[in-house]
Amino acid sequence: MNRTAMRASQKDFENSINQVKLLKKDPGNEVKLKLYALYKQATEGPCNMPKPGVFDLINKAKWDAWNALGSLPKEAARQNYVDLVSSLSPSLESSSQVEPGTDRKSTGFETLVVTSEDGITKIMFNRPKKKNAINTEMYHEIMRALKAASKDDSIITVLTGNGDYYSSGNDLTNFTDIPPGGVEEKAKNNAVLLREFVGCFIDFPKPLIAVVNGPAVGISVTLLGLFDAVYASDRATFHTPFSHLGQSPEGCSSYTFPKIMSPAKATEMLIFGKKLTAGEACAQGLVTEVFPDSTFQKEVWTRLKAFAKLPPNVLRISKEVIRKREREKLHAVNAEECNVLQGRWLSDECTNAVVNFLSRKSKL
Ligand SMILES: CCCCC/C=C/C(=O)SCCNC(=O)CCNC(=O)[C@H](O)C(C)(C)COP(=O)(O)OP(=O)(O)OC[C@H]1O[C@@H](n2cnc3c(N)ncnc32)[C@H](O)[C@@H]1OP(=O)(O)O
Repeated sequence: MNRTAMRASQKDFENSINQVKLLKKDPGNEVKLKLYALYKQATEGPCNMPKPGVFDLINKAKWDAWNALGSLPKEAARQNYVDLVSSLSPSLESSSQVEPGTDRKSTGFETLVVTSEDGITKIMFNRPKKKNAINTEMYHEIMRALKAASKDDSIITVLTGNGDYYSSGNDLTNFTDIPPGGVEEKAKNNAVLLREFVGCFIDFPKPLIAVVNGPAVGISVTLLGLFDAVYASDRATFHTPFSHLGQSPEGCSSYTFPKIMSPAKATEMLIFGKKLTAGEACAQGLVTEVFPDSTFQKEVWTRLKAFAKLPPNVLRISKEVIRKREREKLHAVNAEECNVLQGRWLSDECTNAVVNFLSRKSKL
């Protein structure tokens, strides 16, 4: 075939641009970067932007991808773009299908499944393919779900995870979409978000129970100190690798963990990143009870349904009696932890750890 005949027309190119907008299934960062680079090359020619700073992760990755195309002619870039989009067609076709157990919404939430039955509101993290990592949207949705649960007619509220993980903690890609104000603004926004998020757990008025179905990491562990009961499968592990990430403790754990488990045991977890088994976490008081994974769901939900039959007012009143002595202190601790973290997020230690994870040079 004659090469000119193979070249994509401007119309083909525009159609492909529109098709990309219809993609509902995320094609992944690598493909998105290729699409970005080919689009820029096809419309503007070789990379003409100043190189972004090393901490500006997203713009740096975009710049690298575009710059890597060198002097590729605009027509060739246009053709490559059209070819790449057409290779994504299976994900276009399947984009309208909701697969069970994936990151699709089922109850008005994109990242959670929230149900209310038998006096129990269940908030289930629902990004199993990402090990239920908590992205910015999920932080907001959890707060929305907690606020709704505090006012609905349920007696107790349960947090749990869909899939093999309870949660792998903060989604590390949260650090990559840098706003116009740069990394300082990003760190400030994250600190504001974190403070509000943890505040919702401090102030939650009904009994709050964690059903820890599998491994828990980072903020999904530290928050457990603010729950009223924590039931864990014997498959669960509890890991706070903050130092490995150049980060400091949050979720009020700098206050709750030493109280719950002794200062020395808290140090092993929060500073040295020791991962606990469910049995160890139970022995140290972080977990209320551990169940064999084979009977975990049945045993725990039977127990929770019995709790939900208790007189509702006294549950709230008793929780308030326990929490009110600590509330002011917890808010002060939360504010201080967020302040310290805001600084850590700007450190080389943290930036390098996040870059290493995102470029898959390291894992926990
Ligand atoms: C804004 C408020 C900030 C609050 C401060 C909070 C701090 C924290 O929570 S610190 C803890 C952060 N979490 C981590 O460092 C965990 C990082 N993840 C891992 O080390 C591993 O993914 C793993 C040990 C959790 C699981 O390993 P493995 O079983 O080998 O599975 P994969 O690594 O292949 O994971 C599947 C898929 O999920 C993505 N993913 C998992 N966890 C995270 C995460 N925390 N952030 C972003 N992405 C995560 C992982 O990248 C894989 O994605 P694909 O490659 O696209 O399949």
